[in-house]
Formats: sequence, structure tokens, C-alpha cells
Amino acid sequence: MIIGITGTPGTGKTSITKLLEDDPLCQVIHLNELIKEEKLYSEVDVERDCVVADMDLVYDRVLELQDKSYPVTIVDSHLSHHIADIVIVLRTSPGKLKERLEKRKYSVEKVRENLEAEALDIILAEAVDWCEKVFELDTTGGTVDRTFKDIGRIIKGLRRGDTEELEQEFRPGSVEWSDYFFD
Ligand SMILES: Nc1ncnc2c1ncn2[C@@H]1O[C@H](COP(=O)(O)OP(=O)(O)OP(=O)(O)O)[C@@H](O)[C@H]1O
Repeated sequence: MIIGITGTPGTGKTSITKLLEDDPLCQVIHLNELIKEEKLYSEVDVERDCVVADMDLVYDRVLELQDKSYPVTIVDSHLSHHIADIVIVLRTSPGKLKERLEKRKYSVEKVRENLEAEALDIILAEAVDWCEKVFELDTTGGTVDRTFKDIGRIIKGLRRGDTEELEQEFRPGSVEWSDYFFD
């Protein structure tokens, strides 16, 4: 089973999936690193300091790398909802996300672009459109440990094939940032 952990940059995907690397039931693929290492992109966007991934190449490579001796393959990336049918979308309020992204010394434009994407639910909307099962998890107030435990519960539920209550608890649309104003 492939589970994507997606969300706007800074919402906590890497922090959580690094912890999942210690779980003997999970294979973890950090997709953004793989895309850069293996040049799975069609363009380099110098102005925006990023690459444009070739999602067909990426999808084929993930399937090649999937090690079926693990019951779960976790794909960490803001692009993982392009290739996984089951995804967990991490969310963070734009105010908190601004703090996290400014700490990274991102340019003003890059911070703003990401805050807009988060405020407008861009990744969540794509995930709901494209994926079979979507869980939405707010990382604004809680700790990394809390988020990690919630994701552990979701993974367990998926493995048991019993997610009815979890789908309710983490249903898409449960967070709302549209009242966030940009200064
Ligand atoms: N509840 C939480 N869950 C996850 N991360 C949190 C939480 N609270 C605070 N953080 C912090 O938010 C930051 C998230 O950074 P991280 O690199 O994990 O985000 P990311 O979504 O992987 O970003 P990118 O897409 O750029 O790789 C970390 O510094 C982490 O410690």
C-alpha cells in the first residue's frame, strides 16, 4: 500500500516521515530528494528556485522502488498526491506557516506564494479531486509527536481496513484558513 504525505512546504511532511523511517513496517521515500538526485524533471525553474518534475517518470520510479516486503510505502512530498491513491494532507495556518518559512530564509515572494497556496487549500483540493482516500491533519498547534501519533493511527486503520471513524475525524474540509488576509 502506498500512502502519500502531502501538504504545502513547511507543514511538517519531512519531520514526520523522518520519524516513520524507524518503523519496521514502513518504507519511506523522500520524493523531492529522489527527483533531484535522479533528475526526474523536465525543467529547472531558475526564477522560482525549483524544478518541474516529470510526474510520469516519477510515478514509474516509485513503483520500481516500492519494496513490497514492507506493508506500507510512505511517499513524502508536496507532489505525492499526484501518484498515491491514499493521502494524508498536512495543514498549517498561514500565520504559523509564515513563521516556519521565514525561519528558512525563503524570499518574500516564495513565502507569499506558499501562504497563498495554503490559504486557498490548493493541495487539499487537488488531493480530493484525484485521490480515493484523503485525510486532513492540522499541524498548527500540536507537536511533531502528536502529529506522528495521529498519522500512526491512520496507518494502522488503513492496514486493518477500518478507517470509517478516522475518515470522520480527519475529514477534508475540517480546517478553514480563508479568513487569512495578506498584508
Ligand atoms: N505538529 C507538527 N507537525 C509537524 N511539524 C511541526 C509541527 N509543529 C511544528 N513543526 C515544525 O514545522 C517544521 C516543518 O518543517 P518540515 O521540513 O518538516 O516541513 P515540510 O512539509 O517537509 O517542508 P518541505 O515540503 O519544504 O520539505 C519543522 O521545523 C517542525 O519541527
